[in-house]
Amino acid sequence: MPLNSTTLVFRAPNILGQTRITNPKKFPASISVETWFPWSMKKTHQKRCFPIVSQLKFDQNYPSFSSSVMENERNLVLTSPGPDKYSKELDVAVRAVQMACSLCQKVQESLILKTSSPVLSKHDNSPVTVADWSVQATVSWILSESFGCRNVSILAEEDVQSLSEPDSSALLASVVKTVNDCLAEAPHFGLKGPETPLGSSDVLEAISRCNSTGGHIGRFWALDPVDGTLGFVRGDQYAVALALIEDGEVVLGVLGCPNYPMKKEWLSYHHRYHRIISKLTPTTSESWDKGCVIYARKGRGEAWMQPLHRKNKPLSWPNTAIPVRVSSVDNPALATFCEPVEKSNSSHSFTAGLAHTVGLRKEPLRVYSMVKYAAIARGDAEIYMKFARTGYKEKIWDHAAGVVIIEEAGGVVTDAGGSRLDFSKGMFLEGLDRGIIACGGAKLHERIIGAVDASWNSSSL
Ligand SMILES: Nc1ncnc2c1ncn2[C@@H]1O[C@H](COP(=O)(O)O)[C@@H](OP(=O)(O)O)[C@H]1O
Repeated sequence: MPLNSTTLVFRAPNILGQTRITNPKKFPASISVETWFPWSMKKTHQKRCFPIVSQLKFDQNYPSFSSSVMENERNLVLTSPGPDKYSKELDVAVRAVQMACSLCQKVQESLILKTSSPVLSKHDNSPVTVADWSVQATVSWILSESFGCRNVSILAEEDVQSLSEPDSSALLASVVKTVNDCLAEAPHFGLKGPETPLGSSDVLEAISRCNSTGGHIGRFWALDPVDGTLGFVRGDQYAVALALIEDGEVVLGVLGCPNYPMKKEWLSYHHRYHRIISKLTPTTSESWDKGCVIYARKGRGEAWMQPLHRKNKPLSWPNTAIPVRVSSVDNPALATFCEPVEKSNSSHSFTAGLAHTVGLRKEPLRVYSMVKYAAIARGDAEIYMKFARTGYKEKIWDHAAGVVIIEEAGGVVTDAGGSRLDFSKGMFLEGLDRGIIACGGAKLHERIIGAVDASWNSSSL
């Protein structure tokens, strides 16, 4: 269907309800969108005008992008409304996450080739690598430089304890080198790097500065430098997650997914297959063949995706971004649900029972890390379920960025009791009812929430 003023088709599926164009004739170069949020069970009319970019322009900008996400959504591409609140924060956060992804790719490659970077164990036996500390130091340094040390408060996963021990000098040296190598690339990402390389004490300080305790008042960043470290060390999926939380609400989220494949079907392929394919098809500048950064600001009703930045040209912002939307599939038989790879992180038997009750027919898509949130936001899967063992306390940095991105892409995220996740109580998601459920649409979400109690009573979780 050609795109002109009389045949406009706006296909923004499911922004937590219905979206429709009002008065298309009134705005020849833009459209007004009215959205009903069933969320609050009342009609909240959000009227926004979006300038329209033609299909032709999109194709010129992204000739190599053929993800199914966009194949269904390419009738109309919306550009972001002008700058507003949190635009500087978003700009810096996306650039910082792009840099972090580049850092992680190098460390992951060295892990796979076994050229360096040992995998260590934390006190809870979870793995940690040079990448975790290096990303935390890099992002902390960039945020502090961009907004001023005193204005930046960060709550992040890693501490400096094991790095500061007397026998950790080689590890610390490796982190310092990785951070400096990364910061030396800052100008390629449109950021200023340090005038002289950071010393060990600067790096340790940048990591330990991330000691915010969060809470319901004021503003802080939540950072998971490498989410899904197990996937990372296995050469598989992982994510860099950065969110800004203000007065207990997530106002901005950025998710870097360096191994997210171009075709959604490839998400379920073994990571060794991806490596063979990427060797056969060398990456070109800013191609979309693998890896993306997805981001959203609260209340905008839109989420965006950029390809991973390659260093041979400066990061152009925000022109390389395209919008992402959740899937419009609401038939359980056609829906794909994702869950953690590790049974110890989420009960596969419980989700299997739930899936059966709800009528989900497809095999679960097991993916490491917050890439699962990205998959829902991109419309590559419809449902994400996580049911951790009783007693496990979910950390806010494992969810904040993903939640705001899914919500703004038109989806819904709650705990298993149907309540919104509470990011205002410190580092943990306090009061979480059993598990986490994220869906592309409200209808699927309601069905799953409705089935949880029955499944719960008949399970031994
Ligand atoms: N026993 C457990 N139950 C549930 N989640 C756990 C867990 N142990 C660790 N996790 C969290 O699950 C994340 C990995 O997610 P997934 O299982 O979806 O790949 C880990 O992130 P890190 O790797 O950043 O520590 C960690 O935060």
